[in-house]
Amino acid sequence: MDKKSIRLLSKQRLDALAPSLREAQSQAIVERVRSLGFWQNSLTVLFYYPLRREPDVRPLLVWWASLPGRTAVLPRSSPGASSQFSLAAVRGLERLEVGRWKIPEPTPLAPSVDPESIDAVLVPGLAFDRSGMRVGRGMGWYDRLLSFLPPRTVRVGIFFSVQEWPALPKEAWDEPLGWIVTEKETIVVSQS
Ligand SMILES: Nc1nc2c(c(=O)[nH]1)N(C=O)[C@@H](CNc1ccc(C(=O)N[C@@H](CCC(=O)O)C(=O)O)cc1)CN2
Ligand SMILES: Nc1ncnc2c1ncn2[C@@H]1O[C@H](COP(=O)(O)OP(=O)(O)OP(=O)(O)O)[C@@H](O)[C@H]1O
Repeated sequence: MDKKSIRLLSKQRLDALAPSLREAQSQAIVERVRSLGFWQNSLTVLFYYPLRREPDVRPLLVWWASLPGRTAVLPRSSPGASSQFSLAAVRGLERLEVGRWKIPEPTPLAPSVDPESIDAVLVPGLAFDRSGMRVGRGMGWYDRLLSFLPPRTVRVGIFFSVQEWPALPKEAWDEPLGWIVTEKETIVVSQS
């Protein structure tokens, strides 16, 4: 199946989740991610600000930002091309401002963060498979972001289990995930 159909079907499955179920699954995902070992080896973690259909990882961001010596990071869009972005440290969910795509993001005053310093990244998407492949919103935005991070960065895909596909098409630029967390399970794709 082509990526466009995969995106469409995944969105339909997500929209079919009752809000209370989505909320419960989102909380289960958060607790599962929080229990993973990579946090112990991390100082700087890149989060995402959830869109409507994505697991709500905001509690993890707030938790991480509150820990001494740890840095929570969010992407910040640039005024230029839509593919342009920078990374910036945030102290929590306050003082974010709505940027491109109406997603809350760090203000221009938030300190920039070097991609090289990112120890782990939480990655959303529309579909995943067990080999660590994912399909996003078709902008190549996350593939590009992941290509800027060092190989050592732990890449954790965050998905509802209804987003699983048997095998997704793999393209040259696709950046595989090391871990996948759903409300049901934690999948280890590779030890990295
Ligand atoms: N959390 C998150 N941030 C991200 C991405 C993402 O997939 N997830 N992106 C990865 O590419 C980029 C933004 N890409 C986007 C592409 C499409 C829409 C969009 O269609 N928005 C709909 C509402 C969709 C929804 O809430 O589910 C709209 O504006 O109507 C939004 C962002 C950068 N930041
Ligand atoms: N590292 C990259 N640098 C530049 N362009 C890229 C990169 N990765 C992907 N692209 C371009 O982005 C477009 C969309 O790619 P693809 O369909 O794989 O996106 P996606 O996985 O759905 O989205 P995303 O990566 O945002 O989650 C492709 O046409 C591809 O050429």
